[in-house]
Amino acid sequence: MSTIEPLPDKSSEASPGVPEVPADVLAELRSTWTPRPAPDGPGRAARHRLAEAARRLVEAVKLADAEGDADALQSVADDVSDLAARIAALPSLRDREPNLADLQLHERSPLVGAANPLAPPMELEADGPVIRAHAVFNAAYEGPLGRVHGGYVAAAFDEVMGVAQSGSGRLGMTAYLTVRMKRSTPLHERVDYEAEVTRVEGRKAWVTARSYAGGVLVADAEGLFVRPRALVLQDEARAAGEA
Ligand SMILES: CCCCCCCCCCCC(=O)SCCNC(=O)CCNC(=O)[C@H](O)C(C)(C)COP(=O)(O)OP(=O)(O)OC[C@H]1O[C@@H](n2cnc3c(N)ncnc32)[C@H](O)[C@@H]1OP(=O)(O)O
Repeated sequence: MSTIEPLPDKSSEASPGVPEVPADVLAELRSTWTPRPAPDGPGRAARHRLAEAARRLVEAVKLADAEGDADALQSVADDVSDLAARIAALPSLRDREPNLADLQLHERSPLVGAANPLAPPMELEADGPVIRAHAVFNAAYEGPLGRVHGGYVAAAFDEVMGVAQSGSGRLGMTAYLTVRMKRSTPLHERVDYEAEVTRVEGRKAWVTARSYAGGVLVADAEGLFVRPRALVLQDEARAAGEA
């Protein structure tokens, strides 16, 4: 059972300087991240299972003891090498155009992607203008002993804040991201995140976020997301066509 205290509910608080974005627009902008759909067929379900097995493999390799049985390590290295070759010989996404389901971030992202073994994976949830997320980082993410590497601390914020920028009514790219690591982020226990847009000016959206472990604030972040000029021109052309 989780010992995490519920995070404060801010979903009904309007922030000054942030436009009201209709719920259907928010849902559309967030659909590449959340909600995570059920696999659309047995192939995708098998791919998710493979990714989960690969996560366990990576953690087991990280923890394998160099002072243990060297012959056993050489033997499993041969097996894993054969396995990698078997997987590479299967039909590959390099060989066809990806479809919409392949392209979704909840499928392919290195933070939330069910099919990406690099992803813990984080779980995301939309709560009005606030994005909430949680993740458990295994031993593969270790930086300081027993603690999450700072680069992964920042990467997790980038993902959660990348979704939260939808609160501006459109999506952009991370222009800057500042993370204050107040305490180290623990491995092997649930870390909770919340993120929201605080200000919007034209194609720029400022987003803040916080992370908690055991209900205690461990880090917070501020970032600027900018919709690229080329996409703004496309938006304007589409809007002119619809007018
Ligand atoms: C898109 C769909 C995704 C949809 C999918 C989204 C996936 C999100 C995943 C998580 C997010 C990521 O990891 S995104 C990947 C990591 N980020 C990146 O690779 C971004 C690399 N940088 C860029 O591509 C570019 O620099 C942009 C897009 C950020 C801005 O380029 P631009 O469109 O030419 O805009 P530009 O004219 O330079 O600047 C516009 C305004 O923003 C300000 N500005 C620009 N950069 C900065 C900055 N670092 N710090 C302060 N301010 C800045 C300028 O001063 C200017 O203000 P003013 O003079 O108008 O006042």
